[in-house]
Amino acid sequence: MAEKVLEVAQAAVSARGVARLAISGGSTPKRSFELLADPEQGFVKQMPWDKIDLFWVDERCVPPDDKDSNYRMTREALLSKVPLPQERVFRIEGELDPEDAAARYESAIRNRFRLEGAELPTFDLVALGMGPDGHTASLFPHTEGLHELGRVAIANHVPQKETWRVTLTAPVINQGRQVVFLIGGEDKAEVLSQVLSSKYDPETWPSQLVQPKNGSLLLLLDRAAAALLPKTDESGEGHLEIQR
Ligand SMILES: O=C1O[C@H](COP(=O)(O)O)[C@@H](O)[C@H](O)[C@H]1O
Repeated sequence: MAEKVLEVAQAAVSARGVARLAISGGSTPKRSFELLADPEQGFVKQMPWDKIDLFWVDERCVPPDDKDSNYRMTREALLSKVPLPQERVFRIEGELDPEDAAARYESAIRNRFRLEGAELPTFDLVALGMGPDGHTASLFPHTEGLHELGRVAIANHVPQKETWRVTLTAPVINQGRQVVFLIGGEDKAEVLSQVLSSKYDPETWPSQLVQPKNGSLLLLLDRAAAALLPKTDESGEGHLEIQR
């Protein structure tokens, strides 16, 4: 994943002078962030930090210092260690009322991308995870947010978790140039197999909503997560790239 972030960032900066990345939280991407921040891996020197705008795909409705905050995980694993200018970090304010946080986040994105009217942003990279229930971003099964078509960011009530989340919407995810699922661990094997093989039913499997309009979709899987899939290579782990 760290390699993909570097590749996308460099290509976007060459093409447009800026790389706009939207990242996920949870536990899976933490290792990739640590690799990006590790001077011995070489990414710190190669990443065009001063030309990266960093956004989040979603956030839990907690303050930025809370142990569940996606921002906090990223700050600890990555942002505290790399020279990404603070003014280029666009966190979701999970400490606010969820509707206010979503409106402020949408407005920040609209301003930064200089969007007009109903235009949606095109992120260079949308890095997603997949929960064991098939959710991605904070688009959970049988929640209203699955149906949003017009807005960039929404507050999504998640009754099964008795909580609210703030999330980018499916149309924004699908507008991405490179959309990547990073999925690891044996607890993801069953859901991954269901998402890929079940008939289209995003109410049950929200991850099925992810179908980039013009961009590429890449699945980065470890061996445990890929265990129930037809083998994609001899090692049983690796890439499954769908070019569109
Ligand atoms: O709650 C969330 O879960 C998903 C999946 O997280 P993982 O730790 O199971 O990979 C994550 O993509 C999302 O950003 C996060 O808010």
